[in-house]
Amino acid sequence: MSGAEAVMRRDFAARERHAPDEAQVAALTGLAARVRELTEAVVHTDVDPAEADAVAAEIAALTARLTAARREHPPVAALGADGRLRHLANPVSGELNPIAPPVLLEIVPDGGGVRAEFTLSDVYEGPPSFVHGGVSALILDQLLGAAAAVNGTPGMTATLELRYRRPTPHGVPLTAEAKVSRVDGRKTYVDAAITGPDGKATVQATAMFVMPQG
Ligand SMILES: CCCCCCCCCCCCCC(=O)SCCNC(=O)CCNC(=O)[C@H](O)C(C)(C)COP(=O)(O)OP(=O)(O)OC[C@H]1O[C@@H](n2cnc3c(N)ncnc32)[C@H](O)[C@@H]1OP(=O)(O)O
Repeated sequence: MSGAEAVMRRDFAARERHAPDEAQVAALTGLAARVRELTEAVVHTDVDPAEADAVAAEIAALTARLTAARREHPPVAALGADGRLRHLANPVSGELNPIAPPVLLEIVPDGGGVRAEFTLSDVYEGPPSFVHGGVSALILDQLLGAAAAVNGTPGMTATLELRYRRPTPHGVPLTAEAKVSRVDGRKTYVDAAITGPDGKATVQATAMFVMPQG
């Protein structure tokens, strides 16, 4: 077993013991949603420096209240009612993670991979009016990895190739889909794309996932 694999196994085992129950998940999901609104407000606010300082002091007090009961690690995953793994703190799909939009994935039946419908606010803006290319890459990596996992052939992202065909707009409904194209031993090849409201792909991606040895 490699050193990296040993670390991952140890961490996963430790974090599973701290899986939050459904009532806590529901409350923390609401908390994360309010923090997303806060982030949006911070990015757009035009308050004067004194008001910004006052709000910062109140937020520091709220942070201290949350830190009073602090987990050693974020929760990694929990089993949903449908028996599927939910990545609660994942930076793309995690409903408990305020930096996640969140992009919630659904499994497409009959081996169709995974898909998601989502809207990105201008908090994720790169070029004016458009989504940051790194954010698109983050979202696609998640979908590609989930498609590999749902196929029963999960792995670590070994390669990720992106083609930015046209700018991805924010503030409008987007669709992303990913599907396994080929499995070769420990390697799984997956294709994905983000599509705009006009039905045209804005970003296309191909990736190879490798299941670590052992
Ligand atoms: C509803 C949804 C459910 C959700 C479920 C979960 C969703 C989760 C979504 C999460 C999504 C986010 C996911 C993330 O963020 S994963 C985080 C980002 N990725 C990493 O950090 C990966 C770091 N790298 C590694 O850990 C190792 O290098 C890996 C595991 C990749 C391979 O180390 P290992 O020691 O095992 O490999 P090997 O040397 O025996 O080689 C094996 C074969 O592979 C070929 N090879 C290897 N690397 C490369 C490369 N870079 N390009 C081309 N080829 C490569 C190699 O030539 C050989 O081929 P062959 O000679 O046999 O032909």
